Amino acid sequence: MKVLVMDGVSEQGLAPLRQHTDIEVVIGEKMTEDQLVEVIGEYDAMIVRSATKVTPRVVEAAKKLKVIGRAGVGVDNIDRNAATNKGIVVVNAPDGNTIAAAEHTMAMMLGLARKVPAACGKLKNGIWDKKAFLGVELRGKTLGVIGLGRIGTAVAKRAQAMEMNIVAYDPYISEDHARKMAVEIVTLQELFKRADFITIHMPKTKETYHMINEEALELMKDGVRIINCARGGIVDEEALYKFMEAGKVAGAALDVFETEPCTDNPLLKLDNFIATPHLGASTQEAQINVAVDVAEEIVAALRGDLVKNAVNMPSMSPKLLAKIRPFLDLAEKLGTFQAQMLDGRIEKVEVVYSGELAKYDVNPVTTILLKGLLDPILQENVNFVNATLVARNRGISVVQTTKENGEDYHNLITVYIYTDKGRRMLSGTLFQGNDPRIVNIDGFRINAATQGHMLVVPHIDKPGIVGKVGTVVGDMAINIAGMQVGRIELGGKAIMVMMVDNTLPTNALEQLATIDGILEVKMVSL
Ligand SMILES: NC(=O)C1=CN([C@@H]2O[C@H](COP(=O)(O)OP(=O)(O)OC[C@H]3O[C@@H](n4cnc5c(N)ncnc54)[C@H](O)[C@@H]3O)[C@@H](O)[C@H]2O)C=CC1
Ligand SMILES: O=C(O)C(=O)COP(=O)(O)O
Repeated sequence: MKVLVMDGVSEQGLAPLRQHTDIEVVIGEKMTEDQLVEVIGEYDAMIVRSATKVTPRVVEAAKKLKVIGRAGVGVDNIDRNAATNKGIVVVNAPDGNTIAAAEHTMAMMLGLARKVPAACGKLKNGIWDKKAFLGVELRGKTLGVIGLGRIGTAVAKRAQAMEMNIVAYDPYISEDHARKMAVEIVTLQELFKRADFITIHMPKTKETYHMINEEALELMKDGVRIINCARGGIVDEEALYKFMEAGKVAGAALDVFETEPCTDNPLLKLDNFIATPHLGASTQEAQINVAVDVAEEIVAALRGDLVKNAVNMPSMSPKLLAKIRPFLDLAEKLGTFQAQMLDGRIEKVEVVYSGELAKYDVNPVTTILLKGLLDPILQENVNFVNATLVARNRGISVVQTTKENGEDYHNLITVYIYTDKGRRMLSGTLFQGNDPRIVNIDGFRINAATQGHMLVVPHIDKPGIVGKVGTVVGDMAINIAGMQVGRIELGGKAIMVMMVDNTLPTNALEQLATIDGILEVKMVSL
């Protein structure tokens, strides 16, 4: 397998990849989109930082690519939709550069407060100018943190050590987190009005694009100082320039720009403006951390194992994974079983989790069930990454419910598939936590292992049917390994599940369907 490593990812951090003799690591030079399109077809995985743009054209040209790794946090340079559509996992390394980015933010803040870069520049030009560089102290000032995630939190903690008061705006974090941090959560408008320093730590999204625009700058305190070490485009650079020129903004420090590399921006001419070339994550420590993290994820993805930090499929902490792992295999089998039982176009999939399992986040279990269901039916490759999207794109509604009351089982997964021709139901459980079993088909209780070939025959409960089916199977020289019959009432509908050593040919299935009393004949292979 070949892994393309771009953007100067730390060599030291690639050790987890280099340990594997079946993985060839190719260090790529800077490439244009066309060049990347030309070579990407031969790679199974690629690793990037922020410079390489993984565009829809690049994804389209990727023939074998299974995983794209981002040695860092922001994945805005990777077209996630294109990757998801193609079933390519996108993983990042969200923890390794938090401190680096937070410390860079502190450097920017202190640099702005004491005008360090301008003073240094002047002195290097031979001018000892003490008067021009009167600064301000951080102590007692209010810092407005926009985005109180990993980096925002680390910045808040460091700023508290400088005796600053912290207010924060982040609509997605819990009050509890803010309370524990002794951070006051405020509205965005209030933050703009109260903060002496404003620092941004959120992703660039449709919602955050140009969040710092003329209207926002208007609301801010005179003499405000602004820092952006998150993403270019969150600050409207033209508006910032205008408000800095007018003297309303006393200073600004940007590590990230709307267009990068950025070398001819008018902001760069302003003395009270500090710029760094996207250096937030550029420490020796952070670069090793993120490279190791992403390399481990790439190995897991190439081996077909579950990854921890996928940004385009349900995420799973190691703790959750340990709890639900045994159910993933069962759920996939239930989906595959149903795929072979269905008639008609799928309209709705309903999955009911009951018992112990209902206490956990079961989204990944539903996703894998959808994979099992849709992959055999559809032409396209359906995997854990794109299964939910494929269902949505096909207008299949997916409903997931949990019931802590476990019926007769400690754990039970029941899947109902609604098609334009009717409804099918299937339940499975894990006996003793590790023995996967199918325990109900369309309301009939049975007990079947989730492997091998099964002839599933709904029929009317009357003498002779089992014998006739056995004869047809025997005539085909196919061995019967076992059999179960489930019925609800004597003489009513029943179901026969016959375990066979080989699949029956179509003509044998057709012959079985003509037997009086047989309602349907389905061959299921797991
Ligand atoms: N300059 C650099 O080299 C680096 C930049 N970054 C960037 O820093 C940013 C933050 O990274 P982390 O703290 O690790 O991410 P994170 O995911 O831990 O935190 C982001 C926070 O932003 C919040 N958020 C999302 N939308 C928001 C909105 N509309 N308004 C307010 N808050 C919102 C989220 O709730 C979350 O708490 C990312 O954009 C990342 O790409 C990260 C590392 C280095
Ligand atoms: O991790 C992030 O989001 C970063 O912005 C770091 O970017 P880089 O890997 O230094 O190009």
